[in-house]
Amino acid sequence: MVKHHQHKILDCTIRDGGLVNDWDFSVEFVQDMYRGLSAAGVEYMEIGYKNSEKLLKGGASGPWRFLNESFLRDVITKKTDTKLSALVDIGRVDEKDILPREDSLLDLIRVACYIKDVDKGLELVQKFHDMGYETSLNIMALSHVMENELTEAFEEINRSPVDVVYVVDSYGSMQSKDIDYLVSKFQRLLPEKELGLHMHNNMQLAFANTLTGASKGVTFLDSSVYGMGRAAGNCTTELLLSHLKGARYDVRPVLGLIEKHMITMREKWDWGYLIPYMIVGALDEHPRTAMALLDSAERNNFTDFYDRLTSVETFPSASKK
Ligand SMILES: C[C@H](O)CC(=O)C(=O)O
Repeated sequence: MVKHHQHKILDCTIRDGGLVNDWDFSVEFVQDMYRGLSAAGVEYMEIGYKNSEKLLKGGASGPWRFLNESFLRDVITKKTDTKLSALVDIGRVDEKDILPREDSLLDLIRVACYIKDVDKGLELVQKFHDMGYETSLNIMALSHVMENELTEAFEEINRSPVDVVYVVDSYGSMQSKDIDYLVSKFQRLLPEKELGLHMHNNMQLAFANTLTGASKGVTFLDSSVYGMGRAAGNCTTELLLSHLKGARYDVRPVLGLIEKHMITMREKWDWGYLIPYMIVGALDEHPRTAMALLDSAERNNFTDFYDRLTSVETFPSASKK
């Protein structure tokens, strides 16, 4: 039985969903999202990435990829009890773009990194902490991390001021027993830190895995509305709101958001349970090959895709996202 009172839902539709549509969200949609999540009682909304346009090559992206404070103030004219967060990547953020918290609409800055870059991630955490922000460290691709790498990282994390440390299933390959094991390990070795979970839904397990962590006392639960997130997407916000209901949460405003905006979005953009994403999840691989397949004329050639991924030959094209 999940205890309800201690959880915080962090909705990352705009940030993770932006990886599906190059952050092509209208201002009206993002405003409705903030109003809807606030009415639903969601504690945090991740409104995008705060990476630097100068440091990132690539095509045109919507403004939610390179959040700018003055633009943000035009969008969010009235702050509610729902706090705002932004994600930054190592090497892609210009610290000069970050204002002190008292001058910002953001409350939480989350730093995403791979295990080899935990030291660099923690340097950023220290800076954002000193500027007054709540902070998290999101260690990506944990299913590929070795025990000894984690143990070394924990020593550094314990010395840092980071508030929340995330278990991130970037490849959507984890099962409940993996979450059970990792959460116990994080709790044992990071006793002073709050924990978070960010799950992907390749194996249709994102919700179940999130509940496994929640039942063990993980506080921060990531989700996205209608599951909109990279590739197979995330644990859905509407399921969490329904399951963790009680006085605080109301799923109805989120159903309204889906009805008004997201049925047509789902017809336009691919995310969620699609067979190529299931295959890469089952094989514990990055979704980039499945994303490339779905962008091609061979999008439904599942057996050929599976054969190529499981043969000794290397899979050819891979667009990085
Ligand atoms: C830091 C985020 O949790 C990154 C992400 O979405 C991932 O799956 O990795």
